[in-house]
Amino acid sequence: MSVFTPVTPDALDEWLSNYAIGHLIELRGISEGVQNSNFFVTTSLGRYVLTLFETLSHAELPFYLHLMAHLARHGLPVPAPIADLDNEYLGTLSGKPAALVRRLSGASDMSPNAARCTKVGTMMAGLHLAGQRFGRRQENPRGPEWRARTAQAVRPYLSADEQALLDAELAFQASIDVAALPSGAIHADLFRDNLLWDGDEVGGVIDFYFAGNDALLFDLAVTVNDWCADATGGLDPVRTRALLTGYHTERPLTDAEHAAWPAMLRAAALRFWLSRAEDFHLPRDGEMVLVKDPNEYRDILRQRIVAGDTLPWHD
Ligand SMILES: Nc1ncnc2c1ncn2[C@@H]1O[C@H](COP(=O)(O)OP(=O)(O)O)[C@@H](O)[C@H]1O
Ligand SMILES: N[C@@H](CCOP(=O)(O)O)C(=O)O
Repeated sequence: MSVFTPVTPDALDEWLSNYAIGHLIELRGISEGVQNSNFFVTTSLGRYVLTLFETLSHAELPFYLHLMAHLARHGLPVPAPIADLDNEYLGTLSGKPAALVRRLSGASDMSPNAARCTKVGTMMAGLHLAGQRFGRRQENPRGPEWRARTAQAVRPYLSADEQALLDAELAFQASIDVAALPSGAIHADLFRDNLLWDGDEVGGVIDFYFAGNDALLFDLAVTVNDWCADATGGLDPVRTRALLTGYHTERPLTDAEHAAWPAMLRAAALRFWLSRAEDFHLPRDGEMVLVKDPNEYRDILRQRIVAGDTLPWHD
């Protein structure tokens, strides 16, 4: 159960007195999620999600909360943060930075079909178009500096084969001119479990807490690696084309992006291999309960290297 910091109904009800959303009816911990403590909150006015941030500080959070508010204002299915009576999105509860967002309808689909992949591509293009007009900026917190630091930290725990793969991939990624690609605010973690389906419509995209500025194609690669992988980690060509075509129809991909596609898929695989390896080998006390399998992304990286330029692209 991923509730790391408890909240009592009395403390929450008191906290809600500085909001305009009524009084507390129900408080329920959410078991999914690996980063924060999340709760479903029902008040006399509506349904919300309360997040207590376990690692991000007060200073770091405004970027994410304002990005969500910006995207919601642009009509995207993103949980709008709720401002308190002092007009602040961020407060403190149980000693942790805390925020309320709207609860969105729907459930994740871990076996999406091609039609759903097209919708995800369409929606991601909308996130990128609106995100490029977002006034604040921060570097991708899981960008090149983090990658180098984390690679160094996990390297001693890897086998000789894995170390060779890691070293070669870091050198390859350092040779890629990412700055030449269109960039903007990206979600950076749009896995299947971070999108809720309401019928066949996108009910919402959640979990913006890895967002930052980076190549838009990197975001697309993170998403394709998760949404379009087959059982062996290879890319299913039908779902991959569907997702990319949904995206390309709304934000046409450039020749430079086409050329960088295999490298971005590799960069995205490396990013999740490293974060999972760090969570697995270097767990922080009491922080991570659900640790995902690092080898899945090591093998996806290997697959993308072997596939090279034969990787599917949009129609
Ligand atoms: N705005 C929301 N609307 C509906 N459900 C949500 C919302 N935010 C989070 N959830 C639910 O909470 C779960 C955990 O949220 P997530 O953001 O993935 O947590 P974490 O940041 O800890 O990884 C999700 O799988 C989803 O079921
Ligand atoms: N999507 C990441 C883990 C991040 O977890 P989330 O629950 O915050 O999305 C992975 O699969 O490694």
